[in-house]
Amino acid sequence: MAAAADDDELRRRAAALREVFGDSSDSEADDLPVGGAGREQWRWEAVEGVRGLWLCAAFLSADEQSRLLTAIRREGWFSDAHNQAMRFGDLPSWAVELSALIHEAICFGDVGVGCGLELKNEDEDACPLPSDLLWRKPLFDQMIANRYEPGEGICAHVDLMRFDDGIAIVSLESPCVMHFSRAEQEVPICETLESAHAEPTKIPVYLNPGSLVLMSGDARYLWKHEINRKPGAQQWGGRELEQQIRTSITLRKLLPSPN
Ligand SMILES: O=C(O)CCC(=O)C(=O)O
Ligand SMILES: [Fe+2]
Repeated sequence: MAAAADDDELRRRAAALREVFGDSSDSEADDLPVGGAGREQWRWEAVEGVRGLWLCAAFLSADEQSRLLTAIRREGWFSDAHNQAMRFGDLPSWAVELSALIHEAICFGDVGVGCGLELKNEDEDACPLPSDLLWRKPLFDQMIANRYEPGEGICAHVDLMRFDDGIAIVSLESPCVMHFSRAEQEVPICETLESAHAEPTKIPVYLNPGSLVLMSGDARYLWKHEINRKPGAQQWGGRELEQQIRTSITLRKLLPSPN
């Protein structure tokens, strides 16, 4: 009985996987990862200035993005005025496969140098996710899907403490700029007057469709993140980004409840 149930589960997962990320068995390169994007495209960049913040810009191919969007649309979450859906515990099979692909990208992606940081292999910060988080089971068991109309974003926040360290955000559709700012900016007394009028430092990160962001350690606990899509606020490369609908999938791990 248990073996039959396991077989069913495996078949169900394989079908979901083919539907969302394609069938690697039809491809010429059978040794490519399940996602089919090709490991060579997975390149991790450490965001300078925010420890624990990593970006994999080419995480999903254009085809994978459209399959993922189709799977999200099929859930029917965003009909009516709804723009957010949350799942706890059992995630949809496509989100389980997305988590597996994130794990694979962390394990097999290239960790870049030349992004302003000198990274060495032995440096514990040279991995996009610390190994205790990378190997926890499950990697993620909570998901939020957000759909933003042009002009809509999310205000500066640190994710709730009920979630463990190690948070992933996959971006789809419209690109945007996410800003990171220190959660508490310690100002020495002698500088208080001078800095009273100073703008807090904000570090911009460009999130193209198909990109994956990972936040752990300082990036998760000591920095706030926000997306301000008010007119004029989405500047990148000296010009304002054209806004369309943006969809994002945030994956996190719930901490055990205290009682
Ligand atoms: O939509 C995004 O990219 C970010 C979402 C987010 O920060 C959150 O749901 O906590
Ligand atoms: Fe967040």
